[in-house]
Amino acid sequence: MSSGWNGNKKRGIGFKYAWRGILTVTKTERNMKYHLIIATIVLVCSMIMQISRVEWAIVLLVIGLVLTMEMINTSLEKAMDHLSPDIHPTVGMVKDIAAGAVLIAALLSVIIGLMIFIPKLVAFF
Ligand SMILES: Nc1ncnc2c1ncn2[C@@H]1O[C@H](COP(=O)(O)OP(=O)(O)OP(=O)(O)O)[C@@H](O)[C@H]1O
Repeated sequence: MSSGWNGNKKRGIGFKYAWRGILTVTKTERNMKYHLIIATIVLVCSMIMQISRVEWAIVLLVIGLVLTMEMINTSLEKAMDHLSPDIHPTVGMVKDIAAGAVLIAALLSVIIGLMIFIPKLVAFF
């Protein structure tokens, strides 16, 4: 039986739901908006400074990592709020760990960004 959401998924329409998830996080999460604004600035700088192919790969990987972490963090927050709306230490711990994962990815992206762009800025001035 291939009807309902499961049937649609089997026919390859799962992509539609994935896109809906991306749009939901972008519209509802302030942090995701900040990540996207910073990612856009980094992409524009990368084009202006004509970074190498390898540097492009690293920049895209790091941007993808941060956006992915933010989406997983949001997903966990929503799941925890739904499953356990009350205050609970375990819920707090799960949310803290997920937020920590985003922080690690964001700090890593700042370090890599500095490693790629500072030498180019120094050479420019
Ligand atoms: N139900 C809960 N029980 C215990 N602690 C909680 C609970 N909900 C939130 N917290 C604590 O508050 C922090 C912030 O949680 P919240 O759900 O408000 O995330 P947020 O600040 O909206 O995160 P983001 O900015 O990524 O959306 C958590 O990391 C956790 O320490």
